[in-house]
Amino acid sequence: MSALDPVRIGVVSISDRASSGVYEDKGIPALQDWLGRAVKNPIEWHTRLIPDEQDGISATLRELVDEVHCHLVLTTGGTGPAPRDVTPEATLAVADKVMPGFGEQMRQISLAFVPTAILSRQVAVVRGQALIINLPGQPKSIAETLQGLPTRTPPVHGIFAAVPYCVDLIGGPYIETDPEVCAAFRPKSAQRPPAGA
Ligand SMILES: Nc1ncnc2c1ncn2[C@@H]1O[C@H](COP(=O)(O)OP(=O)(O)OP(=O)(O)O)[C@@H](O)[C@H]1O
Ligand SMILES: Nc1nc2c(c(=O)[nH]1)N[C@H]1C(S)=C(S)[C@@H](COP(=O)(O)O)O[C@H]1N2
Repeated sequence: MSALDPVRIGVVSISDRASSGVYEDKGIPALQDWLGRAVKNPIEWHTRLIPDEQDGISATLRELVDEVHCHLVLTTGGTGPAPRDVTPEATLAVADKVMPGFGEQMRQISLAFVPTAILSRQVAVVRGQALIINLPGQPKSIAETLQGLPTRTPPVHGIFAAVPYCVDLIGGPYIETDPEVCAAFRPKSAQRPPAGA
């Protein structure tokens, strides 16, 4: 049995076309693939595939945090400037605290991949004891923004490195990561010996 705390993760794919069956959703599998490789804790998944409707997105986020008690919720899609892109508004509507550094850093990272990085209005917020993070809709953008390009000179740090300590600070489980995928950063005073050591 793992000595690591279980972590409840909500993954929400927001796409009119994927949710209505026009194309197959690749957002949820891409999120589960990357997080499953990065996070060493046992994960309890809660997945949702929904259209770009602001009230429905906010309701899904509230449900995942307030009723399911997710520690972390990642969304993909609906962050751009198009009329139906409303994920940031829906996320800000459920915020207790806005965490601007995540959006700023993700746009910066994404510039290493696409010149259109600045078109994403993605945000991150804290609601209760959960961290909610928006990612763009392109499935490849999930690994790009979470992982960055750590082996490049100079390295481009992905945002997930800061997620475990943020979850500590809001009262969630102690998340350990696989450093081969993403090395979590915590101040020395907040570090625990690795589970099983
Ligand atoms: N959930 C998804 N599954 C698979 N591919 C996706 C998904 N979301 C976006 N994409 C791909 O990324 C491209 C850019 O995303 P775009 O911003 O147009 O979609 P969206 O606003 O997230 O979804 P939609 O327009 O269906 O509501 C899409 O044309 C599609 O190829
Ligand atoms: N890392 C990364 N960021 C990215 C992209 C990408 O392919 N990779 N696509 C950009 C594009 S083209 C758009 S329009 C915006 C918003 O995408 P969304 O509306 O699908 O969320 O994200 C941007 N950020």
